[in-house]
Amino acid sequence: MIEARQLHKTFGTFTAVERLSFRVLAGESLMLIGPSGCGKTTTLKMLNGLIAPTSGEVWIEGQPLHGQDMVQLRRRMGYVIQDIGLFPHYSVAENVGVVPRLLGWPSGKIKKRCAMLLEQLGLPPGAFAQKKPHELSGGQQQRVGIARALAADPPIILMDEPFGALDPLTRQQIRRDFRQLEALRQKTVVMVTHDIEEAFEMGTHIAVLNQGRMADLSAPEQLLQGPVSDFTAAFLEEKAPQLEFQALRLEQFLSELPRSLPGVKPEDCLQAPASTPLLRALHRLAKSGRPALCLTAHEKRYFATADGLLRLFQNHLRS
Ligand SMILES: Nc1ncnc2c1ncn2[C@@H]1O[C@H](COP(=O)(O)OP(=O)(O)OP(=O)(O)O)[C@@H](O)[C@H]1O
Repeated sequence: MIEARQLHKTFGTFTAVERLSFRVLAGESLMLIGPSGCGKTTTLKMLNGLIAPTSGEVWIEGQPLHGQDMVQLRRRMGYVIQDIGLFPHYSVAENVGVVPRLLGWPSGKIKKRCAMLLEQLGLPPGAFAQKKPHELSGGQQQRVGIARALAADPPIILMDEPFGALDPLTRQQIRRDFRQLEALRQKTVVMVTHDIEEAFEMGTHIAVLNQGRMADLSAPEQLLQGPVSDFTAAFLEEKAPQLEFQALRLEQFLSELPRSLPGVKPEDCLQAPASTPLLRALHRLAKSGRPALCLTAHEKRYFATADGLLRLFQNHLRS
């Protein structure tokens, strides 16, 4: 879907991006991470033609980006940036409809698409469609920005710190809504983020940039398990244990969980899906005051006490 071939960008004598090559296949989400100034935004802007590479090429859906008509390109790529850039005098609906209008969609179709996206993003159109951006909270404005990027149903979404301006709670909530968004399924995403946790939560692949060069590019689990460059190891070091724990899910440990517990009835337990992360399961169980949690997988019932979950962590660490 997207291919960067030896992308290179210099500003004067300074090299911001150095011979970067990568591919993003349809439906994948590539997260660009790395220290400030390593070339993430410059790379993203080269993917949508906002910055012309000094050398190298970008190919989109099998065609070179260079020389393509920008309106055609906008049809295929949605772009979300941190400071959103909503038009202040336009209503929410008008802001969301910008690209479809540019593409000449009939007004009835624009209205329908806009209402559907606002609804999915938790902004009921009856209450929000006619509001102006200044009447919205930061998180609501961000959602409108996302709706706008998705409006023309582009196969590719590029995002630069899309949740960067939000407080941690709102950020987490939007992220969760975002991942569950029906309109986003099947999209190919490239996203710049400072937040390593966010990258691991949202990415099918993670590219670590160091001074304009690719330090590593692989799936999140592989980055944690290594081998990786010394730079990536140092960059992830502080967060690695936490990321690793967050990646562990109950379903990975079914063979180690008891099928029954003496004196504990399933109805007294906290119910949890097998996909629950181990860390969250432990947290929820401790807060619930219940004796154990109970889950069903492959039509079998399993139990886990807080002690049992802790033991799973310990065993995992030892192994
Ligand atoms: N128009 C420009 N002219 C000169 N230098 C630039 C220009 N744009 C970016 N740079 C430089 O290129 C380097 C990469 O910038 P870029 O914005 O891509 O970094 P980044 O990884 O996105 O950083 P951050 O995480 O801080 O946003 C930086 O050193 C920056 O100062």
